Amino acid sequence: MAQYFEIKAVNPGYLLFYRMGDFYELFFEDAEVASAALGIVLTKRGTHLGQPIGMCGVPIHAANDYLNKLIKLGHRVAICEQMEDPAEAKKRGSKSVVKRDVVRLVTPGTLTEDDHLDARSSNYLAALSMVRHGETDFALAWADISTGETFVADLTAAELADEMARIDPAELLLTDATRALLTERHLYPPAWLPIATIIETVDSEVAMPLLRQAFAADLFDPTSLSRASRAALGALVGYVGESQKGRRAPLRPPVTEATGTTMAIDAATRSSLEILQTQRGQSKGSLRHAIDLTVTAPGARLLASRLAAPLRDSKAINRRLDAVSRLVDDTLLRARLRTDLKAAPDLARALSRLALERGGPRDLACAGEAIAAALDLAEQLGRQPDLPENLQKLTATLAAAPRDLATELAAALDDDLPLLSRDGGFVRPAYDGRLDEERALGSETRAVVAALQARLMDETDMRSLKIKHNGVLGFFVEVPAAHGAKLLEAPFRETFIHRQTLANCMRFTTTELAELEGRIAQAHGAALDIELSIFTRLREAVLAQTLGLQALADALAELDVTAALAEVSATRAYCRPQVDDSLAFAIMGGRHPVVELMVKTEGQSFVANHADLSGSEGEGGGSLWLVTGPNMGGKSTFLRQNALIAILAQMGCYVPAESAHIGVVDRLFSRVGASDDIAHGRSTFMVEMVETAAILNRATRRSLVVLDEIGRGTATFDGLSIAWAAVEALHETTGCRALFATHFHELTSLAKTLSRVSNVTMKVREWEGEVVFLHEVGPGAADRSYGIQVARLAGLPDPVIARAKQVLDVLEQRSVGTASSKDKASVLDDLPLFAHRPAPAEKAKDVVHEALDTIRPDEMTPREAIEALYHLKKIRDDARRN
Ligand SMILES: Nc1ncnc2c1ncn2[C@@H]1O[C@H](COP(=O)(O)OP(=O)(O)OP(=O)(O)O)[C@@H](O)[C@H]1O
Repeated sequence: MAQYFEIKAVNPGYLLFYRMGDFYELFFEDAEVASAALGIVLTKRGTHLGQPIGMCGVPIHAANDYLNKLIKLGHRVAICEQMEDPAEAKKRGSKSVVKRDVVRLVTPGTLTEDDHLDARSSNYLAALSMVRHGETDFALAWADISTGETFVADLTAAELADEMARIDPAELLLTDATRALLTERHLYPPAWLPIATIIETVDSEVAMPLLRQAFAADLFDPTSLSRASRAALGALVGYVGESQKGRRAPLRPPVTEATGTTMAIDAATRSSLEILQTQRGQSKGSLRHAIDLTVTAPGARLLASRLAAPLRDSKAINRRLDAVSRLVDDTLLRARLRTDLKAAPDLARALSRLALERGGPRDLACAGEAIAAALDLAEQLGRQPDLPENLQKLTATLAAAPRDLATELAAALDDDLPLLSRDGGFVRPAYDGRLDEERALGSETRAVVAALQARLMDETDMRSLKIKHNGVLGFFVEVPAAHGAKLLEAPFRETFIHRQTLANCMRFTTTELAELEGRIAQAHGAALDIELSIFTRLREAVLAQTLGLQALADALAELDVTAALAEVSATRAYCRPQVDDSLAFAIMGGRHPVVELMVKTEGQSFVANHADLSGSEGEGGGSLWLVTGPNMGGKSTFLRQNALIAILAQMGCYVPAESAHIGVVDRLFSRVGASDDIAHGRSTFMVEMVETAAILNRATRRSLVVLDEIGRGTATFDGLSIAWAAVEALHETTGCRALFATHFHELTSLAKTLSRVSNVTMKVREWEGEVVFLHEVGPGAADRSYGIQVARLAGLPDPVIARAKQVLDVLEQRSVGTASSKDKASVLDDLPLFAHRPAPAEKAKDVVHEALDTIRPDEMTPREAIEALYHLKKIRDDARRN
């Protein structure tokens, strides 16, 4: 156990997968944790300090699945391999221990295998640094080591949370000091807890040699970065190097992200707009799910990162729109490109695996296929006249794909490829003369075995004699038990050497068979050696072109995204938005990209609505629309659709509208409903106020603000006053473009005093006492709330509805002109009592219990668990509210 303790001591915080023969074994506490997490048997083996040692194991062939499960549950694993053949160790003495060492640390941010990764999502590892010199500067570095993409950005404390929400890393490295400071300043959100890995140092001086080693000097100069950025990047590179134990991850020269190039969208806005996932954490129902028509996994990853970071530079946005527009107009070209793109595999991830010595023959083939696809696509595009700038650049990158390498790979690799190079069988016949010779020898010996079997049959006069092979005995002669005795006697016993007696048969070997065995093994070994050397040569040839191939992978992903956005735009009647640097926001006939699809599947049509929040510097900024209307009338949908249209336009996509003119939005804020923040002990109202404060403090004239029912979480007059003051501040101080939905009808009088405030309402019609939602936005303010009608639709028991109507009638009739609560109280005192007891209400569905039934605590990661808790609380709150 001494070796185990030594290795365990240098890898604290990791479950140690300790290789013993065909198993990875876990001991002590690790065994208890893993057996509980994986549902495998916990056994005992020997004792330590008088106590039995707990042990559990996973077989090598299934280790990946178990590893995957552990990582998903938030554990970190150190893989410890045998570094020599046990036979070698025996040579040093019968008691000597096989050499072992940790070859890799597996953590959520350092995954490279396909089985562990979602093909259509990036998997970022991020490192945060903090430098103090009077001010506190922060920097964030992040990389996806499965593709090599690397980024770094200098940030202020206030920008940190937004940037983290955009990147959404699987793991965040930071020091304890940084964590403590951020916690103290309330800048450490609960979402970071499950992904944080505390590291000892993040230091710009320590970083320098690491950075020089990781990136080629001609491609990247670390001194060009700030101290904070160097420190963050150094910590990242150091952690990646440590986790890969000497193998060099193919990190690309870091892209320095200047803040201010992308639309700032904070975590609450991302969540409320359901950009990449719904508030319940699902992909279905999100904006990304609705518009992702990419045909490759790298395309899907790029689409997600573009959606997460719409641009601010109108020129860059229009260049993207030009490219999309070209493919919208040319249906045939778009269809052809999309068909060819389907043949392009995930090159970036294959390259990363090859560089980390985890790649196999299929990864090599992947490089060849990607090159071939790129050349086909370049040819298609090359024939087109008047390509816009972005498509021209893509075509040039695709056309530069190394054709020779693809030809070589296609010639060398067989059609049907094994996953691993280990056992050979992947080089195409006729590629290498020597390999063909060794293989022929192998198959010839099979013929020799057949001939030998025939001869031995004749010599022994036994028709049932067979030559067989198994892993234990190698080649052997097998005869039925009844004939075995004959071979044990003269003259046969000279030739046949007894090896085994089973119930039905006896097994023998002969000198000739042993020699033959040697020859076959030799031929197989020689063939395997040749195949492995071919693999190494091809791998080096591919890796020598890493930079060019990574650029090729980028170009393929970008073409996929461009064609996919064109497909969405063309098939769903989206229009090209006019994007410029004005303060316009005029959406004619706008639709919600996700709700529209949902409504359509239900066989209904979506009602398009206009929104015009345009303004100008001269007028004091953009306009603010106050949206009133009943619950279920479509307010939230209208609000969100305009925010989503801004995102789509600025990521370079057409938008669901008849026409759209958008002056670039620098920050987008959306608060549609708020939830409690249990981790910080803040109530719904407190969260709402903190978020409103963030908007009022951070929104600029260029921002787009979408607010739904601010102030609803408190007493009516308090809520109304806060909402009133917020509208005034947005109009007078910020001057941003804003949509403000409210149930406080009193607010609508602001339109009389504030020049850029307009009232709109969601239209409804009453028909035979029922309310019909038209989902149409029209000028004016709602005259009433239709709350009781909506309550009836929601299934409130009839007696309660009837009683509510009575109360409302009395209140409406008698309270005209009465403002004080004392008067209202006397009105209520006069209400007639129920003439009869209300019918017992149907037992209400207990939604919280139902949701609890669907939860499987043992299958959840800590992160999923905290999300589930939030979800439960939300259901409970919703249920109380309704
Ligand atoms: N423009 C539209 N066309 C067709 N259906 C719509 C439209 N807008 C909304 N709907 C439908 O109405 C439902 C309710 O809309 P929404 O949630 O926006 O209402 P709301 O006024 O915000 O209600 P609440 O105040 O209760 O949140 C949507 O789920 C959708 O099915």
